[in-house]
Amino acid sequence: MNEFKHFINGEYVASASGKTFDNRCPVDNSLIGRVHEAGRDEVDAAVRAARAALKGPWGKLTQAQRTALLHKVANRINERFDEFLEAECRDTGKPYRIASHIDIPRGAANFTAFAETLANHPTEGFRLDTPDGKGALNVGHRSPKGVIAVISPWNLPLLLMTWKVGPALACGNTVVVKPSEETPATTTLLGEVMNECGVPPGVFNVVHGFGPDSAGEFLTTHPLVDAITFTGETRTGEAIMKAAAVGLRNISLECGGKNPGIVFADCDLEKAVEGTMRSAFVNCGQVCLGTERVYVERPIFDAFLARMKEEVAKLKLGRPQDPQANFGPLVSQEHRDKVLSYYRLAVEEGATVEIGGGIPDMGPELNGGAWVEPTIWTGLSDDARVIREEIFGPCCHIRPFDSEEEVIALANDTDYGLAAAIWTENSSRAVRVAEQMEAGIVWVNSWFLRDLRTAFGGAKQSGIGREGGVHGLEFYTELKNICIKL
Ligand SMILES: NC(=O)C1=CN([C@@H]2O[C@H](COP(=O)(O)OP(=O)(O)OC[C@H]3O[C@@H](n4cnc5c(N)ncnc54)[C@H](O)[C@@H]3O)[C@@H](O)[C@H]2O)C=CC1
Ligand SMILES: O=C(O)/C=C/C=C(\O)C(=O)O
Repeated sequence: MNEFKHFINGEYVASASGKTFDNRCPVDNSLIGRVHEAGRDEVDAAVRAARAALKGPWGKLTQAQRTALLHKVANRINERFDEFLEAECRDTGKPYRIASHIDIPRGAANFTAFAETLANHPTEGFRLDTPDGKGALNVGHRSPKGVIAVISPWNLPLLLMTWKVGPALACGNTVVVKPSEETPATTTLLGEVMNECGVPPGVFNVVHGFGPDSAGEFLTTHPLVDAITFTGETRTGEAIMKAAAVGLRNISLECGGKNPGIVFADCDLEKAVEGTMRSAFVNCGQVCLGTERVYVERPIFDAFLARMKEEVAKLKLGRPQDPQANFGPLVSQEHRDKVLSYYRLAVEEGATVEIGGGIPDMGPELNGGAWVEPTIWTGLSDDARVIREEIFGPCCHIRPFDSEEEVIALANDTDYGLAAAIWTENSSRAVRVAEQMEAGIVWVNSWFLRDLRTAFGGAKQSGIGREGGVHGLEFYTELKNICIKL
C-alpha cells in the first residue's frame, strides 16, 4: 500500500492530524494508497520552508548554477522514467503508449527548456539623453518573485506541474505545490529527485489535500505566498483570484476551454480526421486544449463524419500496460458521473448519437473502473448546454457550416477562448481565420504541436496571463529598473 506524504523542507512528513484520504486507480477502482491531507500547520510549514530557502544556498546560486541543477533534475526524471510512467498511469489510468511519449518526456523537458530560455534572455537597456549631455543608462534587473504557490490538476499531472515548477525555479523562486487530490504520485516522487540532485531543502515543497477548506485554500490564502499559478476549472480560477486579491498577489490562470475545430472543404481530409481524432479523444478527452465542437464545411460533412466514426470504432480501450491500448478510463468515478450526465443531457437536448454515448463493457475485472465510450453527436442547436459547457470527456459534436463568416461567428460564440484548430490547405484563409479566432492558441493543420518557447494561455474565461518561453518572466520575476546617471 502506498502512502503519499507531504514533502516539506526536503523531507517526507505525515499530517500531524493523522488525516488521510484514499487514492484509487480509475482502471478498476482498486485502492492505490493513502494520501496525507495537509492542515493549516503543514501548509504553513511548507510556505515558511520555501521562504527561508530564498535566503539560503538556493538564493546565492548563479543563473548558470541553477541552470545546471535543473538539467540534472531533467536527467534524473529520464533515468527514473519507468517509475514516473508507472506512477502516472496508475493514478490516471492513461495508456503507457500515450504517457511515455507525452507526459513523462515533457515533465523532464519543462526543466531544460525553461532553464535554457530564461538563462539566455537579454536584459532590457535604454540610454537616456539628459540636459547636461552626459546621459543616463537604464538597466532592467529581474529578481525572483519569491514563494510561488502551484495548484495543479489531474489530467496531465507531471506535465502541468513541471510546466510551472520549471520556470519558477529557473527564475530563482521557491515553490509549494498542491497537486490534484486525484493524482498525488508523480509530484511526490519528484521530491526524491530534487534531493538526489542536490536541490536545497525548502526549494521544492509539496502539500496534499483538496481545494476549499483544505490544502488548496490554505495555500492560496497564506500571506507569505507571493504569487499563485493555477491550471484547472474556470470556477476554481475565480476562487483563487479572490484569494489572491488579499495582499495584491499576482496570479497566472490557465482555465477551461470549449475549443472549436474548423474543417474547410479544401482541407486534406485524412490529416483533418487524424488531428481531430487526437484533439477530441487523446487522454480520454481530458485536455483543456481539446476540441469539443467541430464545424465541417457542408460539401465534406458526410465524408468527414463517416471517417471519424470509422476511427472512433478503432480506438483500443485497455489497461495502461497494454501496448495496443490508446484509450484509457476517465480519471475518477466522480468525473465519470459528470461526463455521463452530459451524455444523457445531449440526448435530452435532441442530439443524434452517431457513435458511443454509454459505458463500455470492459469485463468483470475492469467494469468497476471509470470507463466511458468515446462519443460523437450531431444535430444539437447552438445554444444547447452540451455545446456551451466544458465537458472534459472523450466526446465532440460535429455540425455543418456554409461560409467562412458563419463559422468564425460560431467558433467565437463561447465564454471560453483557449484554443482553436483550423484545417485547410489555403494558407491565406488559414491566416485570415486564425487572426479572427478569439483564442490564445490557434493551430493550423495540426493540434497540440507544442513549442515551449511560445506564449501559452487563454482569452475570455479561459484564463489570465501567458506562460511559456520568456512570457513567464513577467509572472515569475519582479522587474526593477535601475537608472544610472553618467
Ligand atoms: N486543465 C483544465 O482545464 C482542467 C479542467 N478541469 C475541469 O474541472 C472540473 C473539475 O475538476 P477538478 O479536479 O475538481 O478541477 P479543479 O479546478 O477544481 O481542481 C484543480 C486544482 O485546484 C484545486 N482547488 C480546487 N478548489 C480550490 C480552491 N478553492 N482553492 C485552491 N485550490 C483549489 C484542486 O484541489 C486541484 O489541485 C473537471 O470536471 C473538468 O471539467 C479539471 C482539471 C483540469
Ligand atoms: O502545456 C501543454 O503542452 C499542455 C497544456 C494542457 C493543459 O493546460 C490542460 O490540459 O490543462
